[in-house]
Amino acid sequence: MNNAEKPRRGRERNTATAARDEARRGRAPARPAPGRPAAGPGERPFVLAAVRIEQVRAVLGEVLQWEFPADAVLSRWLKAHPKLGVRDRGEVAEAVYDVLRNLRRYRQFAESGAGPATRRLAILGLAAVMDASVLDAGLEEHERHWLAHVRSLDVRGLARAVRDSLPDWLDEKLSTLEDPDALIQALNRPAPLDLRVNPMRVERAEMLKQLRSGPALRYDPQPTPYSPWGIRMQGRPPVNRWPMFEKGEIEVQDEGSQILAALVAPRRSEMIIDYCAGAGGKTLLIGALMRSTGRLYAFDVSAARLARAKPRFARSGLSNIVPVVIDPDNDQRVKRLRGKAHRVLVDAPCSGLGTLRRNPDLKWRQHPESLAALKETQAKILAQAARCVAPGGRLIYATCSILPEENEEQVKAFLAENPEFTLLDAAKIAADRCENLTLQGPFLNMRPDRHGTDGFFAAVMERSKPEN
Ligand SMILES: C[S@@+](CC[C@H](N)C(=O)[O-])C[C@H]1O[C@@H](n2cnc3c(N)ncnc32)[C@H](O)[C@@H]1O
Repeated sequence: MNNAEKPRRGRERNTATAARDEARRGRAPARPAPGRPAAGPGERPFVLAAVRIEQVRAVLGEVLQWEFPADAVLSRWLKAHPKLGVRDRGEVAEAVYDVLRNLRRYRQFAESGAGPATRRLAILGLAAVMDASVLDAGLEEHERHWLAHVRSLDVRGLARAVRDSLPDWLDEKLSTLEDPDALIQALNRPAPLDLRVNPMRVERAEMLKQLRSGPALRYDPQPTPYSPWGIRMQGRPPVNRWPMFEKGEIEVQDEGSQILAALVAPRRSEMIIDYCAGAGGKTLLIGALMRSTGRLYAFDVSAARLARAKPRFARSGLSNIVPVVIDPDNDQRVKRLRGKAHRVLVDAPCSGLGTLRRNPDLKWRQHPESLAALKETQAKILAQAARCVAPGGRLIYATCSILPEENEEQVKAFLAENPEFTLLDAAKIAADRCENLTLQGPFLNMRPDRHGTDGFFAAVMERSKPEN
């Protein structure tokens, strides 16, 4: 499961009460909510926006150290503030993510003004998610003037890397792709939440009916355009507290990810390896498409990630999955499976730049050096995984990156060194299951501006059978 697929937790709680609790802990100037006793002598009045600015500033202070992924920092902070209500949590998270999306431009704006720059970043993030008049109440006079000035600026004249907030190296790389402006803008917009039904347990039409007849209706559940198993929801539904989630009938999974599993085109009773299974997002759909028959190895070098997959495997009811922690070099199990698998999926560790809608911090956490290291790892995993493919079997290489150097270029280099593999038309294979999906091929390239999914890449290669 990538970060994008993680449902966010939240607790129903009254906004003013939760914010007041925060204020009581000394995190912000406090005044009781309406209807409560007035502020005592020497106390500053409670203002929700003032509390919120300090909350967002505190989270940003940690996120912008870049030591940990933003979602990890945020979920830790939210856990440390269990009394915050759903709306409060949503506002803090959305403001932090808005700052990460627009960081370069906001930093330029924050250069003017007085006081700590992180506070001004927090104000800009909140200006994007809060009603202007509510936010205004939490601002100092000089901040009010500064924000009005920032709001009056015309950003159209700014260089794209500043306007759309990209590091220069990434702006340069993206400018070589088709329609870079449309792609960059789409990557900078928040994504909806995609669910996937477990085809072993329930039909999509039936699940849509259930969702539309309960409290989930407010998230406007709609079928995804390409994946036959997907349901798209608006907003941040608390999916992991729904009974259908607990019963293993639905999972959170971007539509692009669902299509990748379709590309594996697994069949009953086959032996399949998900070589980089992580928290099992794709394993689950592949296992269900095998109708829980055959054997599906879920490999990963990270025991922690595979451990996160286990409860998902248990919920799904699948009995054909065999999770295995492998050694990145010389693993004996991998050796024993040499030439045996009908399908091997390599969902390779990558820059994740196709998922910027959900993980905007990646554009600041990745850099050319990390990319170079990833490319080496990808080539190494591809070569190792390829050895497990049986003659006539298929190797599927996938990333959630949009950079050709992690994608097409890796595949071309692999094919040049491994002439026993030939490239199949991924677009055609995907269209077998996803009938509305018309792509050019032979590679599968999904983009947020064209398909409404995260950016995904995949290639399907077949190993030739020895001639008799
Ligand atoms: C993109 S993530 C996989 C996501 C997963 N397939 C899903 O759908 O949720 C890449 C995974 O590759 C794993 N990995 C890194 N190096 C590896 C290696 N040498 N062999 C196998 N897996 C590796 C990482 O631990 C990580 O879980």
